[in-house]
Amino acid sequence: MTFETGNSEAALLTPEEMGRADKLTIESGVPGIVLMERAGQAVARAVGERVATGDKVLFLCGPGNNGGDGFIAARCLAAAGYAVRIFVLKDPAELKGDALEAFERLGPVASNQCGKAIEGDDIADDFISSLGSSDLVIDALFGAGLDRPLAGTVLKLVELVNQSGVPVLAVDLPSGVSGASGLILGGAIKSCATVTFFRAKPGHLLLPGRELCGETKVADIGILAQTLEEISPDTFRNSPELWLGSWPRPETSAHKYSRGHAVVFGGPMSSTGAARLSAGAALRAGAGLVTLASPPDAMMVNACHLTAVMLRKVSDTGSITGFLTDERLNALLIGPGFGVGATTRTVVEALLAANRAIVLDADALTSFSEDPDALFGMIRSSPGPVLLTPHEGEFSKLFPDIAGDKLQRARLAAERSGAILVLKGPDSVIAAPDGRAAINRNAPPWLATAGSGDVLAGIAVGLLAQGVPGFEAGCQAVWLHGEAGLESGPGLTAEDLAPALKSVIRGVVDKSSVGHR
Ligand SMILES: NC(=O)C1=CN([C@@H]2O[C@H](COP(=O)(O)OP(=O)(O)OC[C@H]3O[C@@H](n4cnc5c(N)ncnc54)[C@H](OP(=O)(O)O)[C@@H]3O)[C@@H](O)[C@H]2O)[C@@H](O)CC1
Ligand SMILES: Nc1ncnc2c1ncn2[C@@H]1O[C@H](COP(=O)(O)OP(=O)(O)O)[C@@H](O)[C@H]1O
Ligand SMILES: [K+]
Repeated sequence: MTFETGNSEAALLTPEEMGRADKLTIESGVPGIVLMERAGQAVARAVGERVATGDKVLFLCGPGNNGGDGFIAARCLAAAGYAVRIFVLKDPAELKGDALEAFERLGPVASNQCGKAIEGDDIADDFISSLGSSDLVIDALFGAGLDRPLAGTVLKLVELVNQSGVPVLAVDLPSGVSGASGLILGGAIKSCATVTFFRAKPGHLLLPGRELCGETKVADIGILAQTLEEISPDTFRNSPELWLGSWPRPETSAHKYSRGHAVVFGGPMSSTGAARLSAGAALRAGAGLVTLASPPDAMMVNACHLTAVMLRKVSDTGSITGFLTDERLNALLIGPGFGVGATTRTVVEALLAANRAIVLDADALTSFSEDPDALFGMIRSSPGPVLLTPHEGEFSKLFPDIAGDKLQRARLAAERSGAILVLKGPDSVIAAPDGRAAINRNAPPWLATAGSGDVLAGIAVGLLAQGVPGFEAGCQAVWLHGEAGLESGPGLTAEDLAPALKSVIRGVVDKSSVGHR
């Protein structure tokens, strides 16, 4: 089982899993209409935080339960004195179940303030004129039940709302965004805020969906956290709740060797900076010792730039193997600035045979573009955890035939390679071969700068050196990297990240209530 109760807060539910949570709750004795009432009331509260009594709120209600949530919210807001207009997609006579019940609960509001959004194949004139004078639009068209791309007049309706410039609050998901993948099906509403229920969905975190959600709020509608034990979700928001239990806490009696010794393999004289960035980050991430293993020609330049990071000359694969007879060297990183080619492949093979925790990044990945299966075979026979940290370009070279959304691709690649896969980008996904995956959302765009990935790989190897398990090390590294980016702020260069880690790590230590003083 991959789900642990401690992960409950960080769990993300696919629309299908959310449907199961609803069903289990209903079976336990809470009627669906009660859940819908709570959902609709949460939407009404969110509206109340954005516009004032008397303001014009236009509801767009679809044919399913997403529309039902809209009817409930409209009723609450009309009663509170908002100027509510409701536009339905389908004839209310065709509504069913809880959505029909919610419509009936509108009472006189239904006859006085309700109209059709679409007449025949055209958008209704009444809708167009109401839209122009609205203060807020509530998108209750489609949520979890979206099962095909928006098309035809519905798509035109969505485009009209987007072009209107009127702010939109989405119920559950902006209509057109897939909750499972964050992909846009045909077209989608762009909202400034989204209210979802019980737990967020992957589509709230993955691009492009994330950009269309605006500020996402998760409302409690009375579904119990225990429900998750039965559903056993394996997708998570990458946040401390997910991995605080694996945070490396040095014992009071710790010494530098008990905190692990990471080795970063550096490249030739002309490209030494990348490995130094990694090594500095590994040390900052808490490894007790970090050694930069340098080819002979780069010794002088590395020596000129290193202080706390140690330096070791390694001339060839033989001397690397000899160096690794020291069992204390427990986590290795190769790739940043190392160079692409046959030598790299040979060294990677030697490292994977050495039974250590390993991060393979950049050139170590690209060197296997012609024969990725050879790499995956070696990874499978390496007993230590292996992390692969490709950006999209490196990923497509290693896994040219893997298609789908980012979550699916990372999962498939982890399964195929036998490694923990960190598929980088604004919405990095960390996936394990056992099916667990975490989606990261704290990384600011100014992390897209030369050397930033080298720092990430360095943080990861520093955490592995301290004994953090592979999946958690990947998640922690990506999160710390994102926070360090936020902490450094716009204008950062990769050199700023390791120093910024200091206060970020302090925050995590405080959270984990270790209270080292
Ligand atoms: N269950 C509960 O207790 C709770 C559920 N909750 C709420 O329920 C929502 C899920 O409700 P849902 O399952 O009814 O799906 P929903 O998103 O309304 O859409 C389905 C309808 O859309 C249609 N349709 C789909 N795609 C389309 C397209 N491209 N273009 C056009 N039409 C399309 C499809 O029509 P059909 O395929 O029949 O033509 C179907 O009728 C969830 O997001 C949350 O807000 C909350 O109240 C909490 C409690
Ligand atoms: N738009 C973005 N928003 C947030 N983070 C980003 C963005 N683009 C890239 N990153 C992050 O910056 C890092 C860049 O890594 P990489 O592409 O390997 O760069 P380099 O090779 O120059 O070090 C990754 O951690 C990635 O997730
Ligand atoms: K919606």
